Amino acid sequence: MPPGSMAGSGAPAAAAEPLPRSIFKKFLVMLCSLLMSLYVFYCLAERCRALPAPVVAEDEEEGGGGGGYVGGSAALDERRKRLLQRSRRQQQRHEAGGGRAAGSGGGGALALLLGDGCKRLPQAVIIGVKKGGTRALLEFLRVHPDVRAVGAEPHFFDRHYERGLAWYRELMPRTLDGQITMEKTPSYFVTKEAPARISAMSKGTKLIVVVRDPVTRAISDYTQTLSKKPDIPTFESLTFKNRTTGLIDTSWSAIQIGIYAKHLENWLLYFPIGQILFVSGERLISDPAGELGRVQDFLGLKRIITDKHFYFNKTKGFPCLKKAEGSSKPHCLGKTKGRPHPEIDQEVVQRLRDFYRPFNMKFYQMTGHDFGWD
Ligand SMILES: Nc1ncnc2c1ncn2[C@@H]1O[C@H](COP(=O)(O)OS(=O)(=O)O)[C@@H](OP(=O)(O)O)[C@H]1O
Repeated sequence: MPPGSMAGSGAPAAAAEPLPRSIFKKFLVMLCSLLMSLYVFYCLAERCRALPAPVVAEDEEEGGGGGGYVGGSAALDERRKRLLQRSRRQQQRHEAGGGRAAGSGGGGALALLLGDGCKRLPQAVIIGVKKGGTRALLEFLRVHPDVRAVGAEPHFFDRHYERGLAWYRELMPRTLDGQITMEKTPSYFVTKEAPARISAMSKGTKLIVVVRDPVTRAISDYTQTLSKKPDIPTFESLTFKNRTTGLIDTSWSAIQIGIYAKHLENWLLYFPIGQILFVSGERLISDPAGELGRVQDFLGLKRIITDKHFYFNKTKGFPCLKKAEGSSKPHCLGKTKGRPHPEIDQEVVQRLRDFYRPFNMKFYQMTGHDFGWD
């Protein structure tokens, strides 16, 4: 019995009284903080809650490879499941001390509490070029745990701008803190209004352009149109305004898109050149891991996608993924990617090479990169 205690003074009940009261106080404090935390989580979740209604986005062809975004509840559940699985994997990696805390950085538990992250406007956009290899780049990038991308092409900055940013954001996949939201729409590169519009969304948006020899690109473009409309005139006849004079028809979009220097000038009015990464479409085929290394650096991502992720599929004649995002199976792009081109008259090909040469030179100069097309 400690000296000075009240024992024997006829007040034992009073001595015992403060104990339950302090427990009660502690309980009250704990309850309050629990309620406060729940409120904070609720607010955060509310912040991410879906904005106006949605949406079926478009893609280049045949579903585009990579799951077009269709806002059904089954699809949503599937995405949630995948995101949470990924979040748990990231958490495990983080706990094992393996490199940078991927995206959620110890946020797996938070992600679980929050449901599944937020829909955010893209921080990086693949803006072009049509038939450059944009689908391959996006599919490869999606392997990275810190990249989440819309499967379909949203065409927001060219066709659907009047629908507003809330509509656009609703198309995006949910991301955890630290993950990058991306989309690809190759027609942005040649859309006059696109640079101002993307800059208005965020001046800091990182832009990626996959470029390919403009002559091969034009033939690839023509091959795509031919597959949909087999009755169109020959490539040779569409190339020229006047075959005898050899005057090239620059109003034909297949030709027009390849004048990269001209389109780039438009972008440089709104973005510094350092904010645009130029990916070689040719190297994306011959050395996908090398190009992906550059892209990951540009996006500030850890170099997770390496040689180990690719194999060369002899039947397809292209590099394919050993494991696609969210799957354990090998994955090549669909049959509309990497299809055979029709034979084109070599004289016409040479005439086109001569036509593009000065524009290519200008483009090399502007980007500080010789793509080796000439
Ligand atoms: N790994 C891999 N697999 C298949 N195809 C590949 C790959 N890497 C790049 N490419 C080239 O991508 C070309 C299609 O480019 P895009 O995806 O930008 O086309 S589109 O604008 O979205 O329609 C496509 O053009 P074509 O060969 O003319 O079909 C391919 O050459």
